[in-house]
Amino acid sequence: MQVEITDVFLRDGLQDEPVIVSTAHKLEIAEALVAAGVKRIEAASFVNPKRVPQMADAAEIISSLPAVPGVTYTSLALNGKGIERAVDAGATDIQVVASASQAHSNANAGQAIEDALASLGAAVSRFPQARFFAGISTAFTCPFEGSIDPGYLLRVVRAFKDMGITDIGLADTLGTTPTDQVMASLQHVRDAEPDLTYYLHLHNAHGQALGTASAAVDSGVVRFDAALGGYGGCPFAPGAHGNIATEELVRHLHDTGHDTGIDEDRLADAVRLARDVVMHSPAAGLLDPAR
Ligand SMILES: CC(C)(COP(=O)([O-])OP(=O)([O-])OC[C@H]1O[C@@H](n2cnc3c(N)ncnc32)[C@H](O)[C@@H]1OP(=O)([O-])[O-])[C@@H](O)C(=O)NCCC(=O)NCCSC(=O)C[C@@](C)(O)CC(=O)[O-]
Repeated sequence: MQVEITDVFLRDGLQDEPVIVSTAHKLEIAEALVAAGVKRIEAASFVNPKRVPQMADAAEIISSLPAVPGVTYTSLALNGKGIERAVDAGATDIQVVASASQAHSNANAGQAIEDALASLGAAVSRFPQARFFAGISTAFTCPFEGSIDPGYLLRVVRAFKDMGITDIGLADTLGTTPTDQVMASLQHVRDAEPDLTYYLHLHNAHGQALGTASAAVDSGVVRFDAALGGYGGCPFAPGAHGNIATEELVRHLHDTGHDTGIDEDRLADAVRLARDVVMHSPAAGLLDPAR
């Protein structure tokens, strides 16, 4: 089966590292990903730079990325202002994100789920020229509320559907949700909204993300987020662990007979570059827990 991977190192991978990676280094990593055959790259998020200084250069990144046929660069936004900034910078593919848990929405987006969705919905309708897709944080487990009722998840799925969005990513923000629970919640929303396309964004606290990805592929999921080197984590979800590593997911998919279009050797070059850049970038001074 052909499986598509969105590498999210430049966004999710860097947002929780205590370093500021230069715009030039980010662009170099994007180039290395393209050279490896990665076709979707989440390059930046348009959030409040006072809260996430690692993403302060989002507009510069999006406007500087080289156009490559067949390659899509995606951006992330959590509110209407984020969408506006992304569109102004020239973003064409924007992931809008909301949480399935109220406590995580308050911590992450600074507002209740309903308010975050209203802000996103109003902006989505203003920019028909952009392609929107949606991510749902804490889709299965929340650091503050524990297990998420699939009914709550479905409400957020439907709110995005009402905005006209048909691609929905379900995120295991902490990376602790057992495979069976991920699959049960996925099935719940699929049964209720079978015409939407679902993808998974897996973190990997317990080493079970590859098993979950396998079960999901077997059930027909053909798109995953992953990050070079397994970096990543939401700074506003205490305990969030790194993403499933792109190189491990690609190897696993190839070993199990699937195709990703990604060259493992060239990908290893990108992983080395990412590690090097994280290790040698200046400290961000982000140790203030109140941010
Ligand atoms: C959501 C916001 C932006 C709301 O932002 P806010 O600060 O809560 O909003 P506000 O309306 O109270 O405004 C306060 C100030 O922020 C400004 N502001 C307001 N919005 C923006 C914006 N978009 N871009 C730039 N500036 C903005 C606004 O203009 C104002 O500026 P001031 O008047 O003080 O000078 C904020 O709370 C924030 O930046 N949160 C950080 C969230 C974040 O980046 N989380 C990590 C990404 S999501 C994630 O990792 C999960 C995911 C996707 O990977 C899946 C998973 O694993 O769960």
